[in-house]
Amino acid sequence: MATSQLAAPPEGSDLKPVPGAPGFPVIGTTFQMMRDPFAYSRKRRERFGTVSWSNVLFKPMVTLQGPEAAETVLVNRDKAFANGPAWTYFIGPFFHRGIMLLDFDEHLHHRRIMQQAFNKPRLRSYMQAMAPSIERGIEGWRPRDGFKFYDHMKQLTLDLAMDVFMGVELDRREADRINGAFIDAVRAGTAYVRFPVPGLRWHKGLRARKTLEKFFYEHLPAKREKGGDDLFAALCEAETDDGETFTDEDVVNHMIFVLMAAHDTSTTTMATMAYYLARNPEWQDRLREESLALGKPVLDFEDLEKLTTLDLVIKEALRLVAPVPALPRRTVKDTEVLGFHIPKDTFVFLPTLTNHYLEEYWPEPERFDPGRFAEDRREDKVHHYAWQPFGGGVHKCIGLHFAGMQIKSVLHQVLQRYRWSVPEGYEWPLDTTSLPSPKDGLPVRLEQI
Ligand code: HEM
Repeated sequence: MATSQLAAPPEGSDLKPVPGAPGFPVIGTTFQMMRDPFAYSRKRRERFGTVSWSNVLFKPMVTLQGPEAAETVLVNRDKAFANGPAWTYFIGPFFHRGIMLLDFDEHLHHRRIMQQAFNKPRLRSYMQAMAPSIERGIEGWRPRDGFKFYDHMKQLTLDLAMDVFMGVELDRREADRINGAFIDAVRAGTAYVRFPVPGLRWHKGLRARKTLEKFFYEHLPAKREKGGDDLFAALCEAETDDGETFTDEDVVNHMIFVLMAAHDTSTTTMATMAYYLARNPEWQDRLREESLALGKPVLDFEDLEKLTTLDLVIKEALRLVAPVPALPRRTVKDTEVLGFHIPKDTFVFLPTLTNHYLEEYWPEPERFDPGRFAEDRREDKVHHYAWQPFGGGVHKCIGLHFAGMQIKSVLHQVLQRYRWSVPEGYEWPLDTTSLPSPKDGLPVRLEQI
């Protein structure tokens, strides 16, 4: 297919037009991109360079590969890139008015309030609340061949979310109902059929949103009245020094969004760690020794900095499988990236997943090598935006410390109780049509220690 330009640069400017090709009629390059994002990115780079366009999910979209473009977009110096009109296209009906979908002054207002729910004292109490739930959750695991690690991690993070975020105990049926609603809401974002047809993803997503709203509105009055140590109470109580607070509607919208933001991302990270630790038992042993050397079955807030090898493995897992594989934005004015003209109202996206495999920045990118983050190597320092699993700029993940805390707390306990392995040569079938997850649930041989 011939190369075509996205739009002609303004006359007299020395900007270049974005090169690309629309792809197949109607669907563009959507399938290629979702099926194998790695091959797709490589091919586009070889053919067009780091900035190119094609039709994805029925819209022309510009792919901006590499850390330099990521820096321009995320720093967003001239406020040309907006989150709301981009994310809304994918997940708007399901995560309506979540903080990530707000922009500029309004976003700042909400972010300042939300920050109160993620300060140190709050994090400390979330961590305390988490420990017994983790213990309960993993105690119930039954060692066997074919133990589906991903599925169990998903269940565990949801149960933790219910305890730590909601501060309510749900029976299994209710917890499963809410879990199901989250899964449907998340999957709806990348539906090919983007209008409600009963039985298909979009329709299920809309139904899920209603279920979640009803659930949170029902629990809200008690939460406002009684308070608590959970995130739900923290959002109800959050107040800035200037007296800004959230309305009931804000609390519900943010709860739905934050639960989603926290749930699949942490699950994917822990599953990625489990996968690579199963294939690299020497690293699994090192982590187990580190945890045992601490001499505590359960991690305290003060211990977080002490598990330095675990830190390296978390970072490498986040590099190998970025749980948020791409960050979309939409331009609200004409702008430029790396000398290319991007007109107003254009979708752009930063492919974090594949950026983390760029050979110019990451030697042997396919290799699991946590040591690349060690002080004497620090390969991530090659560019400030080379390693960006949590994004950057004003929308940078507000839950990144929470995530580290949760992942460390879980792995610390799991490592001391269990050993796991996969058959020689096993490679997990990673599904990249939505947030990355293993199609087979990651079956491992789980043994009690
Ligand atoms: C390993 C786990 C996680 C990863 C990889 C991750 C990744 C990200 C990324 C890439 C963004 C930026 C999106 C953008 O710029 O468009 C983001 C935003 C966000 N994350 Fe996380 N996240 C994780 C865990 C969490 C957790 C545990 C929470 C909450 C407890 C959380 C809450 C949020 C929120 C509220 C935002 C929106 C921030 C804003 O727009 O101001 N995330 N996350």
